[in-house]
Amino acid sequence: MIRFEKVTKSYPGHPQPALDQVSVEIEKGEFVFLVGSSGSGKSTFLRLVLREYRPTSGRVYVAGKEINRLANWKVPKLRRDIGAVFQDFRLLPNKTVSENVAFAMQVTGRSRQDINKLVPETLELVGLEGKADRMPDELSGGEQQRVAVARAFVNRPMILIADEPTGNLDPTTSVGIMKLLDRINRTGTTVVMATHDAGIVDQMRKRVIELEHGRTVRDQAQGVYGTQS
Ligand SMILES: Nc1ncnc2c1ncn2[C@@H]1O[C@H](COP(=O)(O)OP(=O)(O)OP(=O)(O)O)[C@@H](O)[C@H]1O
Repeated sequence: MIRFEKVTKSYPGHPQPALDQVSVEIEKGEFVFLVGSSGSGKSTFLRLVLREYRPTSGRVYVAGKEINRLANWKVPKLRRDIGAVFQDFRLLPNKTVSENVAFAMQVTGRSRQDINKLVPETLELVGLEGKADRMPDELSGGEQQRVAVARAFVNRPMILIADEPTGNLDPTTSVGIMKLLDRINRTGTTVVMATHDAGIVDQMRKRVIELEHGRTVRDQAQGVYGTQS
């Protein structure tokens, strides 16, 4: 589903590449944690999957297509197939919960009928039935992140990218979000999540890919956050 072939990404003005010759393959339906200290290249990895950046060298494939070679007009379709959730939720502050979720469908040109059916269904899936008409600032952090997950999942993407989705949440709320991501993964969606949350990684026992200075230093099935010393 996602394949990196010797991917290097350098940012202008930085001699050290953010990703350095990374080769990784993630199969359809996998759940993968990306771990590594701050600056190790996790967000860069995720942004390359979204084609927010292009690799300096090497190739990134998503669903069999080399996305660097994708025509610009095909990029919106790629992004439709990939849902994304971030640490800071990124909701539209002056739209209600259901409008935030509906918006992700409107921009992809979905019919009013589909929107009317799928938005409430997805809000129920994330446990927000009854909060459809609230504004984001009337919700707790955990609820806001649930809205963001609903928005990322409402188009039923092949891949869900999550960049520190529990970074702003307390441990109990984080567990709730993880249960949700696990449920989404069980529907067949490939999930790739960057995190610093050792407790969650150790509890979930999924594949763990560790980056250090832009290189993969560990790729472990049913892994833990850090190698025991
Ligand atoms: N837009 C950018 N321009 C220049 N340098 C960048 C940019 N984004 C990231 N970098 C650099 O690339 C390296 C990798 O950063 P990246 O954000 O991918 O790491 P990360 O593992 O996600 O870190 P964190 O855990 O702090 O989010 C860092 O040295 C960072 O300073």
